[in-house]
Amino acid sequence: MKHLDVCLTPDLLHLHKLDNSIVVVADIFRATSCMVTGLAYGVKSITPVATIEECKLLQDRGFIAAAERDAHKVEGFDLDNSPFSYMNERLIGSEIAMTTTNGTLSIAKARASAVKVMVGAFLNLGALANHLRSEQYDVLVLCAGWKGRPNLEDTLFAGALAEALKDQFMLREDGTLMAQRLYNQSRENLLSAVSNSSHVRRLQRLGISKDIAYCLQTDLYDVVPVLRGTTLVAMN
Ligand SMILES: O=C(O)[C@H](CS(=O)(=O)O)OP(=O)(O)O
Ligand SMILES: [Mg+2]
Repeated sequence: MKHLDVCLTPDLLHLHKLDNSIVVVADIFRATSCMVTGLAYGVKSITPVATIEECKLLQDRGFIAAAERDAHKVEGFDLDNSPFSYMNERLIGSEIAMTTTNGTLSIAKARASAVKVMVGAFLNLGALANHLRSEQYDVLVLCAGWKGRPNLEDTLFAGALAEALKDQFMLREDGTLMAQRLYNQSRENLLSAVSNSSHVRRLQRLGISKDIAYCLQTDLYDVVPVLRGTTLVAMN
């Protein structure tokens, strides 16, 4: 039987062997929710990069560039890290370069050793689960967390994916079981489950509460983003 493991923060990624694994990166607030939304709305590709300098280089080469640090858009760039910014007709068919505080850094780390890197969010949970059932590989859900710390929203997503795949994958590690139990205790009201989380408090302080409810919606899109080389595209 295939295995599904959960890595609660990228700082623990070195503990996982990835040579037979698809890594699913999850950054619910808000990077992977933006990626799923953008690709669902017709963005051609999203190139995630770890640093602002790399993002700037790609902007100079003609990419539309999204750069966020500490939840704010970085000056000089075109897009922020709100999923609503990616529902824009002018982005249809575009190539986006993106750097965010946690999410794109996690993708860069996963890229180094995974067989394949995919992107997950509540927004594409069902489509992603269906796709993973058809793959021959183990799955590692990499929670982007916040600056090396685990967070509630990404752990809840990991639990939701584990719950969806529990009949096809062996859930063998305590971190996975913790995420699954947390999700099952919270699934009736995810919004209330994250209400006192650090990121929700941070986004509320900044007046961007509508992103919170949006990112917690399940199965809005059936797009499955996969990294091809350095670039995320919708799998078809
Ligand atoms: O923009 C976001 O929501 C976060 C910023 S932070 O967690 O407040 O620093 O970035 P992300 O990379 O999407 O976690
Ligand atoms: Mg985050």
